[in-house]
Amino acid sequence: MNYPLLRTIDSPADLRRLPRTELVKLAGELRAYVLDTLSNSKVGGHLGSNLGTVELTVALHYVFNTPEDRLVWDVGHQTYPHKVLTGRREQLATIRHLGGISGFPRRDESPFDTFGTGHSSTSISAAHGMAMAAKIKGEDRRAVAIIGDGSMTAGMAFEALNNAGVPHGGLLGNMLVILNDNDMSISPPVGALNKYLARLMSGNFYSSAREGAKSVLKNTPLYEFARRFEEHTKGMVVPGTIFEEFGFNYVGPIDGHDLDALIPTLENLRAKKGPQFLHVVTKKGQGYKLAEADPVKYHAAPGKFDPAVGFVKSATPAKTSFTQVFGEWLCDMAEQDKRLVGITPAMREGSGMVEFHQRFPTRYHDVGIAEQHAVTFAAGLACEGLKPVVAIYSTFLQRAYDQLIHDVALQNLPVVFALDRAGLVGADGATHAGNYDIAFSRCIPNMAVLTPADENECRQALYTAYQHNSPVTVRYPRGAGVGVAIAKEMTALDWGKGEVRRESSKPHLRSNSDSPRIAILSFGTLLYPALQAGEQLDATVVNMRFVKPLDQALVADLARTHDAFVTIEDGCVMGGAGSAVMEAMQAAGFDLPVLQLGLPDEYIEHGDVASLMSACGLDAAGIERSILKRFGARPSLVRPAANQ
Ligand SMILES: Cc1ncc(C[n+]2csc(CCOP(=O)(O)OP(=O)(O)O)c2C)c(N)n1
Ligand SMILES: CC(=O)[C@@H](O)[C@H](O)COP(=O)(O)O
Ligand SMILES: [Mg+2]
Repeated sequence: MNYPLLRTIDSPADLRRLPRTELVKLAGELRAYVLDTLSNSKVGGHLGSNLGTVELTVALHYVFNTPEDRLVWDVGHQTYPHKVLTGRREQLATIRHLGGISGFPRRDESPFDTFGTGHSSTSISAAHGMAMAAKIKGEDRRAVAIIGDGSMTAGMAFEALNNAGVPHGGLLGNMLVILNDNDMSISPPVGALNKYLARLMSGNFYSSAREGAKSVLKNTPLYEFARRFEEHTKGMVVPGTIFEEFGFNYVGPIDGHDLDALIPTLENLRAKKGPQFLHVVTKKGQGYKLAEADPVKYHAAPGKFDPAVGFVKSATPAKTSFTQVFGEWLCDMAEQDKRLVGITPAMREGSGMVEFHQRFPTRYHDVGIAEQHAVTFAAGLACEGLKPVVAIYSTFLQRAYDQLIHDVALQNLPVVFALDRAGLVGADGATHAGNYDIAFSRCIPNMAVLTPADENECRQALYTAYQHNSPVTVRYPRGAGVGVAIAKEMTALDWGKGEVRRESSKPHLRSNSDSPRIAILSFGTLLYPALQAGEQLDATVVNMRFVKPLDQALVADLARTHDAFVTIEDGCVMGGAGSAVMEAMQAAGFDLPVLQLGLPDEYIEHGDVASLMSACGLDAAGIERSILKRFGARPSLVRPAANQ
């Protein structure tokens, strides 16, 4: 297909020049183009949500004066059609690839990407800020937040509604919230809000409430008042929708695939002042039968596939992923211990909890996109003697930092945090990278931090954490490890103990050898490239396993017997595991040179993990290079000058 109409659209200005009658055709081409591009992509991307927002995107850019009017897309995983219509049509093929465009909106990518996203439920706050800024600056423009029903479940979305629906400082922003209700999150949606939205969609709730109220008022002076000021009274006299109670003018639900409904409704809403709310109903995967039938599977496409047959998500992939290790451990542990409760903030599939959900439905809790609640909910369960395991991506635990400290750690409650997607995650890029959890969790009193090196150690580390009577994080990366055999038996690791995996045959420099005797202290899965580098350099290599409690005795022992240390971790260097080693050495009075390897103090873009790790010098060759550069010759053992 050569997309004759789509090829003429290089910006929304081109779109607005089209007669309205052409828009349906354009939407058809846009949908086909997204599907065609993603099915030919090596990297894949978020498919279902993008197919579902085609008409909405066309209508928004048609009606609103973008980028002067601000569109803020929640999560941003549904912005592929938006990217195509805003000058990035040809670049769509590079989406999520190394050096290509991002899978999420980025302010530095386009003026049409008004707000960077990736994590959910931020759009109403940001759009409210933009609308308020326009008021303060006296500018006449609109801000629009487009948020999905899944993302709407987060507390933050309601904090924003609560703030945006009433004037403050005498000012009320001109903003529109569009609830894109496809009755799906990544997994099927959960919670009371979902049930409420279903009732709104059934159409009976609002109309019967309104009719009921009218008949009650019929012969009273209030009836005429109510009739003439119906909009006002539906919030005041009859029970309005929850969104009206927040101060928004609620319109909908309308069909989000019907341009003849969308365009006039958006035109009306654009003309209105103050907080507006439009409820649109869409279908995840719209227009692609396979995705419509299985929106969970088609949330994201894994790479190239034939649209005619779809893709297969292999039940038995070549290598066991860390996520699978966790999922199997969870089921095994749950079988042994009835107190175990598994919690996920809306990431059942990604966290490997599908089987646990099937086998232990009463002990499985998907709390929606509500990381803060997930953590404090776990704290409550732990108070009552249950054993909560919170399965959460490292990046999403950032949302619940205060809950981690204040609700869990301060009360020393035994909650296990299974931190998936630790370190770089690849195609999702900087928003989803789990680079900070070591640094932010090790500074919390009572917390323990475990960094298993491979699949088997991950299983054993989870078991160890589960036996511990205080909060613990066990972190592991996206995808598979080196492929070691996984023992069915669960054996607790020696608490706070590392293990020497390779011993250098070099003598001490202090005993006048030619090159320094180096100890590489590795935290997590980088142990394996570290072992390769250690082999080349004849260095000692240690699998530290625990960032906290750190094996101080082992560190002291190594410091006495080596000339230099190298620390390695797949987390940020700043404040990370290497810093923990430095602190321990300082406290114990050792003055050894230390090279800290890990992720630099910058955001790492999307790309395949192997290339990114190599660019960060964290593959075997890079580790070797860095060590040689720093310690290859005797003089480099001297500390570099402060300004070097
Ligand atoms: C804070 C946060 N938690 C979890 C996620 C993972 N996540 C991305 S999209 C998504 C589902 C969002 O559902 P919805 O907003 O309804 O959009 P849809 O996928 O249905 O289009 C989830 C859970 C995230 N991006 N951010
Ligand atoms: C948009 C979003 O946050 C998720 O869909 C995320 O991309 C999932 O990542 P994984 O593929 O690592 O589960
Ligand atoms: Mg949804």
